[in-house]
Amino acid sequence: MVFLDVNGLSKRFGGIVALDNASFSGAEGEVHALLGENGAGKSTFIQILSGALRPDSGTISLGGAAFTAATPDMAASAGIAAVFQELSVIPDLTVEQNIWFRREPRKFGGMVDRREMRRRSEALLTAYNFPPLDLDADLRSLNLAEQQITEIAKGLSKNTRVIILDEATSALPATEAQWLLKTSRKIAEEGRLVIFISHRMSEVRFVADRLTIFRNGETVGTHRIDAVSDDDIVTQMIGRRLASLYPHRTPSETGRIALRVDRMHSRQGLKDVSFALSEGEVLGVGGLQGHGQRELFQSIFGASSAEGGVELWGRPANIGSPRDALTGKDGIALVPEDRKGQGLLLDKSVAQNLTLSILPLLSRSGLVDRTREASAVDQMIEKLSIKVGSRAQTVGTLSGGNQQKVVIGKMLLTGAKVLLLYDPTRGVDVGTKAEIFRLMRELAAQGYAILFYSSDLSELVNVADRVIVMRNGETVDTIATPDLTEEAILSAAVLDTRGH
Ligand SMILES: Nc1ncnc2c1ncn2[C@@H]1O[C@H](COP(=O)(O)OP(=O)(O)OP(=O)(O)O)[C@@H](O)[C@H]1O
Repeated sequence: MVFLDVNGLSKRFGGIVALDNASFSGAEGEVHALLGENGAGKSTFIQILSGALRPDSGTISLGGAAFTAATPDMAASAGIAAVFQELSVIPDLTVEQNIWFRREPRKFGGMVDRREMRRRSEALLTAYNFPPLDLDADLRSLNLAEQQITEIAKGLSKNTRVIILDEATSALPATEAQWLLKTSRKIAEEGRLVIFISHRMSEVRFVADRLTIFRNGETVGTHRIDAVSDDDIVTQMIGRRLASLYPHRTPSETGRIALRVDRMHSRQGLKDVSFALSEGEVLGVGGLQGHGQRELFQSIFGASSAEGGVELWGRPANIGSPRDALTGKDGIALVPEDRKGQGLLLDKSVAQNLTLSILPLLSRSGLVDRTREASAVDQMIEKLSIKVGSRAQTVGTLSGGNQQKVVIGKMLLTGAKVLLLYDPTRGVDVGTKAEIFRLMRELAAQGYAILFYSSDLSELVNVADRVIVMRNGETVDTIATPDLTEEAILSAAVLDTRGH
């Protein structure tokens, strides 16, 4: 039985066509995946459903009745809740205040009924078996995964019939992502419709009953999950066949040490981390999430303070800040965890963001050479197939995956030879993932040294030459090809392989 029926939906932003006569039809009791390349129109579609955007044309019917979501409140009262990829939680409020924002239970007289709010929070977290969440913590003190989990709790706290999860797993570590997949099934079994957006095919296979594919704002097709192969899905998404996701891995390390980290320790929990990354090598950083990987990347980059030695190309590096890291003689560049906080200036153009770190290189006598700037920008847009209307488009109006590509492009343009890639493919579509992995191996072959963290273990296993496994802020194991498997990383992450 069709519950949500959308027809002829179109939406333009100036000259950009985000949705072009798109259709979608979902039933209660199913998990329905929505797939498409970065910029295909998925987020625009769900923003329209959830009342955040108005379509130019098209009809939506819900439970057989015509429905117009003129505001988010109208969509919510009609029973639609969305968990957005770009988080909407409020940093100055606690986890609990965020979950019940503007819907706090009140006592007679209007005061917030804190007892009742706590009771409801605990009931919610228990009912869906949430990962541990400190209800009293301020949002700003949480990492991205914890913020994402709060956003999910907020979505589930509403009594809704349609729940939309827009890349909600992309910021989550493996265990929590698995939890969300199971929870999505449970929600569907409760008789609700879950619209599930993800760029990870394995998740879609696990969770979805059916899937709909968007390309360039149009609906390409809807299929039962068991009636379509991965190859066919990818082909329909990107409009061509993708030979393979992972590149051929030809070892290219020269043995010359590009980055040496010696007994790095910090208040944030790093404990004597030591390793060496060679020129031409892709070194993965694995382990369960939250075991110091993020702190390690931040500390090497000077964004977080730590004690211990860091050497670049055989010489002590004195990195006290990200500025030192980027502008030092031997630069280091970072793709950070939080593209909004650290990576991008959302109200500036694609061109300004891409060239921010390299303005001195593009300038002569203090003036930016616009022709060189434009050619550097165009080259990156092409190399990473960034979907933009023009170089002048504001980064904040790009789709999530295209924003991430700008972060990567910005890093590549710095000219740094030591690259710290923290989950670079987060939210990136399958075609571009393949491009990024190929690029990483090409850069390694050209003598770059790459430190690589991914929340997707299969990426580490298929792209890195070696993986250091972290546990409780320490490195507990190093696994190299051909022993490099997901199982090997996981067992090192949970068992103490050093026998104490
Ligand atoms: N406010 C806006 N102004 C201009 N263009 C916009 C705006 N919002 C979205 N777009 C454009 O509409 C297109 C569709 O974007 P949308 O966010 O819906 O894609 P998506 O399928 O969700 O992509 P992703 O997988 O990267 O999240 C993109 O080209 C995007 O740049």
